[in-house]
Amino acid sequence: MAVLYQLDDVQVVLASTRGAPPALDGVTLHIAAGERVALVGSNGSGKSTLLRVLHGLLAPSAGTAQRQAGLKQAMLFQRPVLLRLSVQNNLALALWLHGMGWHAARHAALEALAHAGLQGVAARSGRQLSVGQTQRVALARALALAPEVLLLDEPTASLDPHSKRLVEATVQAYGGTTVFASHNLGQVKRLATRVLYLEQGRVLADLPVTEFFDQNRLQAHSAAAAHFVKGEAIS
Ligand SMILES: Nc1ncnc2c1ncn2[C@@H]1O[C@H](COP(=O)(O)OP(=O)(O)OP(=O)(O)O)[C@@H](O)[C@H]1O
Repeated sequence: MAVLYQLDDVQVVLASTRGAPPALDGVTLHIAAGERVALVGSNGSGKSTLLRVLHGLLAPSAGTAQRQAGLKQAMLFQRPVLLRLSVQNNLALALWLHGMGWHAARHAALEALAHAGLQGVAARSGRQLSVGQTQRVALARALALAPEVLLLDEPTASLDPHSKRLVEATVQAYGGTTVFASHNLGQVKRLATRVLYLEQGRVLADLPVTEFFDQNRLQAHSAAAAHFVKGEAIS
């Protein structure tokens, strides 16, 4: 399998937290095409920071982060922002910014919305949607770019069970390489092939999903990760 990302001893010290522990500390890993990697860990453990390094939004303070040349990535942020345009034009703008002509972009935007079952909100303002709709539109916008890798930062946080299922189904249908942060271990079980457990910027466990959810195996790799899983409800 082609290696898409290679991180070696990555450290990230965020400018505004000098003196505080690094947001990432000695992270070494690679991610291959086709993997669906879940990032789990408590608030502030470094999940978002790792996603930003993968995406190229943050450069390591030390160590190296390499990405396959020309890799097409799309990221869904924790609280995605839509512009005060129609939903269709929000998607069209993203496509246009990636080089598509405006007319074709408007057409492709509508197709992407229809594909996600969102044609009903195409004409609505991007600022007048519910939280669940905003999240689904933002995901449709990311997927409209036909990325080779989808990076998701807690894609279903604060969504109701119905919206959560719709988002999960869309991610499953996408089927490409995916890296997602999640506090929902049930979701991790449903979507991931591999799980990384982070604590204070360090990766303490990096296991295939079946091993991660086998308490004995996990315990053997990392007592901290096993303790974390025990304390979280799986639903
Ligand atoms: N913009 C920022 N400026 C300064 N420090 C930050 C910033 N964003 C995050 N941090 C710090 O970096 C560390 C890692 O945060 P990060 O957001 O990556 O964690 P996380 O695992 O994604 O947390 P959560 O589950 O709450 O989203 C934390 O100590 C956090 O306080």
